[in-house]
Parts: sequence; structure tokens; C-alpha cells
Amino acid sequence: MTINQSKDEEQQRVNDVAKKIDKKIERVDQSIAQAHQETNRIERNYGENTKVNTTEIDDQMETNASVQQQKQLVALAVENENILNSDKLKLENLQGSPYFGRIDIVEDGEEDTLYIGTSTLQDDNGEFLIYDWRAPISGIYYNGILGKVHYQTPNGTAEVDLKKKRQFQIVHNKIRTMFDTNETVGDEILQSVLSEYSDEYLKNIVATIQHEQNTIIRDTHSDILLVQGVAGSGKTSAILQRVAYLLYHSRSTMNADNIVLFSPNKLFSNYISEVLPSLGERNMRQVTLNEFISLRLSGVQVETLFERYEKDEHNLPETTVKIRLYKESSDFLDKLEQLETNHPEHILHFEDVIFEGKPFFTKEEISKIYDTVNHAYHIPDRFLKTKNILIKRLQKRIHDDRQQDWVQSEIDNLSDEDFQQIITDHNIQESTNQRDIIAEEFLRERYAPIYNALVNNYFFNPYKEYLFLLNDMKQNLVSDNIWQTMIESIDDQIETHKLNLSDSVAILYLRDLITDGGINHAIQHIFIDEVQDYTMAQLKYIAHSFPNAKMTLLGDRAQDVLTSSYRKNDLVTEVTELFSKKKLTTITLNQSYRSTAEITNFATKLLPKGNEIKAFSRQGENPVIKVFDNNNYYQGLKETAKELNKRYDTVAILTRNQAQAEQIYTHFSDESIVTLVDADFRSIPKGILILPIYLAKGLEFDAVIGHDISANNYPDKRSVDVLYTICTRAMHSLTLCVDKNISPLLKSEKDLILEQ
Ligand SMILES: Nc1ncnc2c1ncn2[C@@H]1O[C@H](COP(=O)(O)OP(=O)(O)OP(=O)(O)O)[C@@H](O)[C@H]1O
Repeated sequence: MTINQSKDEEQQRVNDVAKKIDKKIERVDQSIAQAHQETNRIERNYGENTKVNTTEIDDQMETNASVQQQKQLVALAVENENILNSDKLKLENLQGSPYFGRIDIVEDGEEDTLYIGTSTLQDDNGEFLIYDWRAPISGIYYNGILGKVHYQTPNGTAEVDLKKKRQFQIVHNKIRTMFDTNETVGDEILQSVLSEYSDEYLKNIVATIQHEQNTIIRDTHSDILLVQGVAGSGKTSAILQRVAYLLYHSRSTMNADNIVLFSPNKLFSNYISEVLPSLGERNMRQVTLNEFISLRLSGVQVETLFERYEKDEHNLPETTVKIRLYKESSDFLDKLEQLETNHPEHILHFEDVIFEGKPFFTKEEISKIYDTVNHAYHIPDRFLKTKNILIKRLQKRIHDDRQQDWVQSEIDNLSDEDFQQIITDHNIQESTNQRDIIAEEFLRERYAPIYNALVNNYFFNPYKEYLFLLNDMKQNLVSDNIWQTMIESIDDQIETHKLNLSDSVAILYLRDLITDGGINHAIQHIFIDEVQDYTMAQLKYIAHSFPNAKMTLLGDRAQDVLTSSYRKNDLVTEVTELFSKKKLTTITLNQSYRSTAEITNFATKLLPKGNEIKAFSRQGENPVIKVFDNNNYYQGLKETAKELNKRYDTVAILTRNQAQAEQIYTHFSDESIVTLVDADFRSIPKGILILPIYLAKGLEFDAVIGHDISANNYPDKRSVDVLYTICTRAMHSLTLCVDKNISPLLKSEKDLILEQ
């Protein structure tokens, strides 16, 4: 059979499947309409039932039971609607491009042909028209070369003979390209996908997942999966396909709410938000490190990594670097823990519990309780016992205060409505001591802020405890004077409700350790993108906070934009040491997909070990270094951007910091096509964008212009990470602009220099 004949047959099949998908969508639409009517009907009914009389006890109980039942019915109806909507989304995702792969196999002597797409589709007889790309058998499409291959099933490893592997590119239900291949998912389709222009949203890559990426996506054994992947190697893409894969495989035990992704900034969250829905899945929870810390330290303003980077720009004093490195190590957290546990005689720093302007429990009273609890107990147990004793004292006080005159008179003054409300809220039966019970409930409500303070551990001051431990700490990093000055400066900051990034994690760790709090058992998977920005102390704290979670950490040691000015240790070595007791797998991705070969080759020359990075064979223009006369610099930059914008939808001018971005913007102020992006942006428009590199982390643009690549701005090796990250954001075109004084980092690139 010729390829054209088989293409005709394949096209025929696409047409048949497309019709079946359309029909199924029609049917789902009808079911959704019916389900919606049903939900409305139950909700109306629910509303009427809740209006039943609630003053008589019997009626009240009956109403409660009925309301519960109605609530369940509503929940079921809504759930049913959700399932139908999700089915519809999956079908819509198949519309126009129902599948991308086909495998012909022989299993146990039987021949079979399977088509692979973003989700499963069966016809009315239960025949599989499309297999989900995450089904066990689909794994061989990504991994297997023709011949005998294995795949994992729930019952163990199965062997099949893979006879044919065919790839399709189907657009609007027409086969655009189709060919048979042997090894990985072929270059030709990848070429075509990668040549497309940048988009506001990252796309799913299921049709072209590469071998190593597939290993990351399908790993279910490791506690810690660490991926060191060069710029543009598909780390972020792998995260998202992995989330989709894990959700499919653990459907009965996990949903998207059990997964948390730590993302580098708000722009990034929006950028990746379409991938999972395009695979028929819900997005996982997302949080930036700063949001995570700030949520846990409410009332304190924690410095962001971006703010610190902006402040740090120039050479940091050696002592600052030493102290910071120490505080960011996991050893530092261990040291705090040790100091705390080795001094059982030490009384924690407690605070008065204030009620209506006066201490209800004084810190002396709390300290005394803590001191009387057996010193041999672990600190969290002593803390809990103290807390329980306080709660008991509060309960006793409630009990004792019932007969107080002021309570009695407050009850007498209650309106009938309020009186009745207390009875209803607390389900108080009629009896001789009804008034006592009402008094008790009244006091419980009145004293609720105290109870709240106790439950939330507000009677303990972790900030003072931290300062105390710092004072107590023997260290030989810096002179005692400098150490003391540092402590005083933290104290001053705390006074103004501010905190450094490195202190914030230490304080959280200490607080959670002492109070046995801050632990979330429900999260099963943590993903951290751009892990090179995280300190070991932060990773240790995150692991401590989510004890049941497996962690997938993805980063690039060469894109250490935010901390390279002072950090020296290697990412992979540090992470491996930190998690030495866990089952850790490290995967390296050396193939870069984002940029043209010319751009990747240019960028890799900046790195000491750049020759390990493999460029993808997509050709484009050479990068250009444009040198302008000092007076014409901004004019030149502006014209370069406008020129590029005629050819490319998104042109990003990337700077070292926000101030530089703002300065450029003033030169553009007459143009409406230009956007100055800052840390609060949630999405990126098309046109010319100006932004500091740290906000462009993880993103990509058709054309990139590096601003002011001069010896002043990029003086030495410590600037390599920033420059490398700038260059690798470009998909198709890279221009570096500079006045006469070119950075020494570009010394070997004389051929690319264009004097203007
Ligand atoms: N297997 C693939 N098939 C198609 N496109 C891919 C594949 N892998 C990566 N890409 C594309 O390459 C680009 C870079 O991918 P991604 O952003 O996931 O890389 P990254 O390693 O996270 O990059 P960086 O660290 O530089 O931010 C994206 O446009 C992505 O769609």
C-alpha cells in the first residue's frame, strides 16, 4: 500500500471519529441541560424546606434531617453536572484533532491497532476509538522502539511486539502530516510545533513528548524527583504533563486539590493555566514562595526575593554573605532545633492574652504553667499541655462566671430574639438549669476571642524566641559585634512588622516545631519550578510542612538569576545532601527546545560547561550585538524594537532590574504598543514589552532584546546567569544592545557585532 493510499484510509478514519465526537457532544449537551434543570428543581425545593418552623423542638429536628437530605441531593446534582461538563471538555479537546499517534502491536499472538490522543473515546459498542496518552499501553508510543517492548500494567510488566509507530498532525480534522517512525517521537512534527510563534499561554506537548521527558512524567516511585534541565528543555512542560499523568493514575485517591505548584511569579501562573484544561484536567493549586510564607506569617511584611535582588545589586559585604548563607542552610534550622531541645530549663517567650484591653492570662502565669510541665517531655508536648491547661482554665472561668451579677443582668437584657437564637444555635433543651446553660453559652461567645487566641497559639511569641536563640547561638562566622548588630537589626524590623526572607523561614520552622503546627497532611505532590531560587532552608521547611507529599523539583543551575551574586554551592549536590534519607532520583535534560540552534549555541557559549547543552536542529537568524553611539542608544533600542515588532508579535526588552525597565519606558512614552511589566501583572499582552529578567523567568518570547549589555551592567562572571537567562527567553530572534563599552562576557562574539 502506498503512503497516499494509507493516508486516504487514515483520513477516512479521522472523518468517522470526528462525526462520532460531534454526536457525543450533542448528547452530552442534552444531558447537561437535563441535569441543570434537575439541580434547579432540587435547589428550589431545598429553599422551601428550609422555611419550615424552627421554634418547636420536634419541627426543628425534622427540619434539620430534611435539610441535610436536601443538601446531599443538591451536592449530588451539582456533582453530576460537573462530571458531564468535564466529559464535554474532554470531547471538545478532541474536536478537530482527535489523536496524534497510532501503534500497531501484537500481544499474545493477537494483532491490535491503537490510536492515541488527549483522552479516551469509546464508541457505542465499547470499542476504543482513542486511547488516553496516559494509559499504560500508551507509554510504548513515547518510549518504545520497534520490536519487543515492555509496559507496566497494574498486574505487572507486559510484553508486546511493537510493529508500527505512526505520528499525525491533524488540524481541523485534516491530516496535515503523517509518517511512520522508529525511535523517539520524530523531529519533523517537533520542528513544525517549535517553529510556531509564542503564545500568551504555554501549550501541552503530549503529541511530542520526548524520551527523558516521559521518564519525568511517568515516575511514580521517587520521593524526590530532581530535574536539572537546561533552559528551554521542557521542565515546566514536564511538570504540567506529569500533573495530568498523576491525576489520571491516582483518580480514586487524589484530585487537583492535593497538588501544589510553587511557581516563580504571578505572570507564570497565568502563562501555564491553559495546559491542564486542554488535557481535560483541573488546575492544581499554585502559590509563589512569598505568598506561602506571607500567608503563614500574617501581620508581617516579608521581603520578596525580587525586592532583595533589587537591593542587592552591588557587591555585598563578605559578612552579609556569610550570615545569609548560614541562615539559608538546613544546618541553621537544625541548630535552632538543637538549641531549643538542649535547654529544657529554658522558658519559651510567651505573651499576655489580652481581653477587652486587659490581660486575661499574663505571660507570667503561662510561663509558670509551662515550667511546671515535666521538663523531660518534648517541647511540642510541653507546649500542648500548657495550651490545654489554659483552655481548661478558660472553661473553668466560664463555668464559675455564670452566676456573676454582670452575666445575669446581660442575660436579662437580651432581646427575645437573641435569647431564642442562643437556644436554637446550641440546641438547648428545656430543663430546670436552662438558664445556667444559656449563661454558659453566652460566656463562651463572649470569651471566644480568648479561646481563639489560645487555639491559634497567639500566647507564644516566635519572633522573640528566635532572637533569644540567635543570642544564645555560638558561631564563628563573624565577630560577635557584627552578630549582635544583625540581631538588633532583626529586632528593629520586627518592631515595624517587617522581616527578611531568610529570617522568615527560620521563624516559621521554629514556630511550627514548637507548636506542632503548620503541617498539611492532605497534599500528596509538591512541584517546585525554578528550584535554583530556593535555599535549602526553604526546601527543608516546605518538606516539613507537607510530610505526605512527594516532591518534584525542577531547576537549572545556570539560571540562578536571583542568588548567584552570593551563592556558590551546586544545586544538585545541595539538594541531594538535603534529601539524602529519601528515595531521590536525578534526571538531567540537556536538549534545549525553545530557541533556534543559533540562539541556543550563542547562549551556551556564555557558560563554563555550555558544551553539554544540545541545541535543537531548528535554524534561524544569527543573534546580533548592536552597538550604538552613547547619544543614540535609546533611539537605537527603540527602533530595533519597532523593527522587530513588524515581524514578531511579542518583542521583549529585558533588563537587569525594574529601574532600568522604567528608564527605557520613559523613552517610549509616546507609543501605545509598549507595555512596562511589573510584579503585579497577571498576563502578558502582545506588542513590545519591557520587563526585568526576574519577571520573565520561565516565559518565552518571539524576539528578545537584551538591554545595555555593557561592561558596567554585566562586568564579570557573576552576571553570566542573568545574561544567559535573558538570551534563552528568545524563541526566534535575539538582539543585544549596548553602547560602545561591550561586556567582557561577549568578548568572543566579535563576528556578531553590528556598529550602528
Ligand atoms: N517535547 C516537546 N514537544 C514540543 N514542544 C516542547 C517539548 N518540550 C519543550 N517544548 C517547548 O519548548 C519550550 C520550552 O519549554 P519549557 O518552558 O517547558 O522549558 P523549561 O525547561 O521550563 O525552560 P526554562 O527553564 O528556560 O524556563 C516551550 O515552548 C515548550 O512548549
